[in-house]
Amino acid sequence: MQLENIAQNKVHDGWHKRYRHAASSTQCPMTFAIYLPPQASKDTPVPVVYWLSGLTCTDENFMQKAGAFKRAAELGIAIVAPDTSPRGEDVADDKDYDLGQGAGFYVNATQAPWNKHYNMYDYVVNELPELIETHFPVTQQRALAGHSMGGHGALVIGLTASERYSSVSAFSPIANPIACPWGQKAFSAYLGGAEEDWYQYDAVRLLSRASDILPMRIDQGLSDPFLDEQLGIEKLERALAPFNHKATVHRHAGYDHSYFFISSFIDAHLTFHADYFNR
Ligand SMILES: N[C@@H](CCC(=O)N[C@@H](CSC=O)C(=O)NCC(=O)O)C(=O)O
Repeated sequence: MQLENIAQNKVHDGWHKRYRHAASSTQCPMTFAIYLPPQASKDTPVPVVYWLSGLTCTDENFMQKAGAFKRAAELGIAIVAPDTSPRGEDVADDKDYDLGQGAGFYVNATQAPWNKHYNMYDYVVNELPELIETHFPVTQQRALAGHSMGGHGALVIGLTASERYSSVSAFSPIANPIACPWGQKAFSAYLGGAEEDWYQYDAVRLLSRASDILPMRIDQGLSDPFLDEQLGIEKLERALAPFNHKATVHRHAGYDHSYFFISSFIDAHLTFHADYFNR
């Protein structure tokens, strides 16, 4: 598969690089960014944290705003940030920021017109890691992290494809999308009107049927304007209760939903994932 390098920047002795490639799961060109720490070489491949971004984001928001490179370089961890949806003139879209391009919700859509390109679950779980592991000096050790819609993606993928990852973390995740406006709007469009078809993409629902989970870390700002209506953090904490030896929820007074919050705690998330890579 052809990878087109579209940007590169040296940072903290490693490299941030952006690539475009033709993706079979989404049937369109996709863009992703990768940070390769200074340790990464053919002789010393490094593990990878996959970062899943939130609504309206591309591969660039996290890389430019999270301030993750210094700690990733110290720990010898690569970070891969995919786009949040398929994109292009031929790709279905919506006028609202919370549906269509920039709002893929990490599902495989079943409903027209979305089902032609919106297969972000397959892209993130299968196609992208295969590409990364073929073209870059990385191991098959993988972790998931994400924010808001991407926190939802990280939790759901960590619960449904757990054998592929060693740990999961999320900032301000949409934890119970079947019960909030963002999730209900997206799932009705992408998956249709039958609520049973949504359950496979709802972290709280998946946890209610789980017998074991990956190690998880969740961080939530208490001045987040989306906390009450969209995120469902209390329901998530209740659903995690049977697994409280494996999952921690950290609440932070004064922090909002933005990358200011993410940049304040990203080091702790990377350190958390490094701990499980090293076991
Ligand atoms: N109305 C806002 C909503 C967009 C927003 O807040 N996006 C967040 C993720 S929200 C859940 O997935 C985000 O990460 N934005 C990008 C950023 O760089 O901050 C709007 O349209 O701005």
